[in-house]
Amino acid sequence: MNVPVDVPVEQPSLTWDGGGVLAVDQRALPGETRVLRLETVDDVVEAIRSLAIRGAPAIGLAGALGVALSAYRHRLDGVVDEAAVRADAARLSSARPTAVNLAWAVKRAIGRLAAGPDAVLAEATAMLDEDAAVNGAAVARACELVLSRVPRRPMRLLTHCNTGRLATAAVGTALGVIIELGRRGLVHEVLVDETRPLLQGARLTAWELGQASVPYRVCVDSAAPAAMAQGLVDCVLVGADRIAANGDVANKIGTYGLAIAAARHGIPFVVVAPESTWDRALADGSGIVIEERDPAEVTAFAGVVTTPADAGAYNPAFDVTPADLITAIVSEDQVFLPAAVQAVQVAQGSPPQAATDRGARSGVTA
Ligand SMILES: CSC[C@H]1O[C@H](OP(=O)(O)O)[C@H](O)[C@@H]1O
Repeated sequence: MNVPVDVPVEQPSLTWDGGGVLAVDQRALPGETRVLRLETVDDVVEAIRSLAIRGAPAIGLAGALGVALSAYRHRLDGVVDEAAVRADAARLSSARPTAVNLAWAVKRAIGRLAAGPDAVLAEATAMLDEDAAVNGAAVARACELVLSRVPRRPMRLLTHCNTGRLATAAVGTALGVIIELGRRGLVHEVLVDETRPLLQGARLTAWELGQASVPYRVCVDSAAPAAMAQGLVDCVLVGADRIAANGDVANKIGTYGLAIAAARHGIPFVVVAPESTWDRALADGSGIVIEERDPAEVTAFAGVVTTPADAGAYNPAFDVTPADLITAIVSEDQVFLPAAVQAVQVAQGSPPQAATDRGARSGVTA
């Protein structure tokens, strides 16, 4: 049963309270800070599917904690019914198909099953603890990249959907960069795409930017290209749900259009995501499964039907941005430069491949 509990606004998006998962209900923000106590795998699956818990890293962490819940619930006289836990893990992994972080985190948690429920929980909470360091490193690296590509000070930024601490466990990804640049006094204004149909931008990103005292305005998604044409955008920063080996990026629906407009106006288009978002088993984005959601999310809002009663709706939750429209993909480990390399390689007549600046791997820190 999802049991709302009252906790302070600073509550982390996800925690383990000794017997269940505490999750900020992102459907209720910004009007209400409601925290759910998830006590069963069904509770966790429903929370992920309904976007009470959302954001690629956050749903991965929820999935891992869900495996721990299952391992404890399927233990009798000290013996764990591993088949039952693996069946639960499969349900958790498939709760939403596009974000690779979910399957990756569930697989990492289930990998500790043989050592017992405590080991599974330890792996899940280790991922929670790692999140701040992993995304913090990506944020630091991305700040450097943005500062090197954007001469104007203070800068004007645009972002899509929500990629802050609500979408992760602590720091956020693209929004983490924006908030850090804001802390340094380097942000004139952030344009926040409202991000139809569920308004992750207008509801969640605006809420996080307000809490961080970073100046922002919300805009309808279709205003973003006009803002770029008006010179109101120096850099676009977005997150990711799955990144293919060549740098094609699946992200919230609307991202592809932003990338096209940014390319038209010569505006840097920067993706920030942890290494766990990469799916290098996929050669390119054509193999990424795009989640199709309930048409009612488009034909109504807050319970008010906004279309004719018999209207259908096309409601993909994500789209795929080709690598050659992306300036850089930044993780805790590397800066991946697909567009620049693609342009050079095409100019030289060879098939496009992406290059990386693996400074971190050669021991150079951000
Ligand atoms: C760091 S969050 C990554 C990603 O997840 C969001 O999707 P959703 O709100 O449907 O979970 C959005 O695509 C963000 O960019």
